[in-house]
Amino acid sequence: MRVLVATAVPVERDAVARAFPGTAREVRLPGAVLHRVPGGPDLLAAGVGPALAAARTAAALTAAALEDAPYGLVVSAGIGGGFPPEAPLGSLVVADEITAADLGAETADGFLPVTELGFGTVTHRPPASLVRAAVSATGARPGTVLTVSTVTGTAARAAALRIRHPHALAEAMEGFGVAEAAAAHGVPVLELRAVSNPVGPRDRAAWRIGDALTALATGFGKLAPVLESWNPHDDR
Ligand SMILES: O=C(O)c1cccc(C(=O)CC[C@H]2O[C@@H](n3cnc4c(=O)[nH]cnc43)[C@H](O)[C@@H]2O)c1
Repeated sequence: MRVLVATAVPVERDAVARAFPGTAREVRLPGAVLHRVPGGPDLLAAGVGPALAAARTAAALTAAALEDAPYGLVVSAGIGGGFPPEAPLGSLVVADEITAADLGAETADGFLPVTELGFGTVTHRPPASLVRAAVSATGARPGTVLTVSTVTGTAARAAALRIRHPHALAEAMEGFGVAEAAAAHGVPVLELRAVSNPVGPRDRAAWRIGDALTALATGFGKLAPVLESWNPHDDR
């Protein structure tokens, strides 16, 4: 099964690449540049934010489909904010739900998700068997990973998100976009986040990006055999 791993930025892509032996080869496509790992996944630095991540992931999925070599799985991977205390710095979170937390409308009575306005979806669910296997291989905690277009920077916003999403363990900016692209192609999705900062009051001194990238590389090394052996029929 072909696997596409979408990170936001090149340093995350290169952290994932460290999990695999061999040197990745660059493949230029219309709208996306892949790093193809010999015997491993295709890696894509898809950009920051859900829109660019969706656009570039869709470009890679479409190119593969047109070559009659479609991907069987898309993984959104990278660093993210963790909700304390459940998701401490340097820990890993695997999404059992990928939820767009700010896609909707603000009203005098609070936030309304876009689904309550009669449109689309706000949640994608990765295959349960894959989430279980990923958790057991990597030691990641399973929970909701929120996708936001604005990084949370106050305790009040963090608390509001946890009230609306009690199972949220992490937030990042790409998972829902990657998942929408995958869903448009009928391809399952997984999201793995390594925690670089707490979700809450903005404090740049508290970021541990290097530690999170190391955790991402180590976690992906443990995830790789799971991706190789996972059978999509396990969820049917
Ligand atoms: O300027 C800030 O206060 C700030 C705080 C955290 C992250 C950023 C970024 O610009 C990173 C965005 C990038 O990294 C992922 N990420 C990492 N931590 C978070 C977070 O707490 N909330 C949302 N996204 C986060 C994200 O997926 C982007 O790719 C700036």
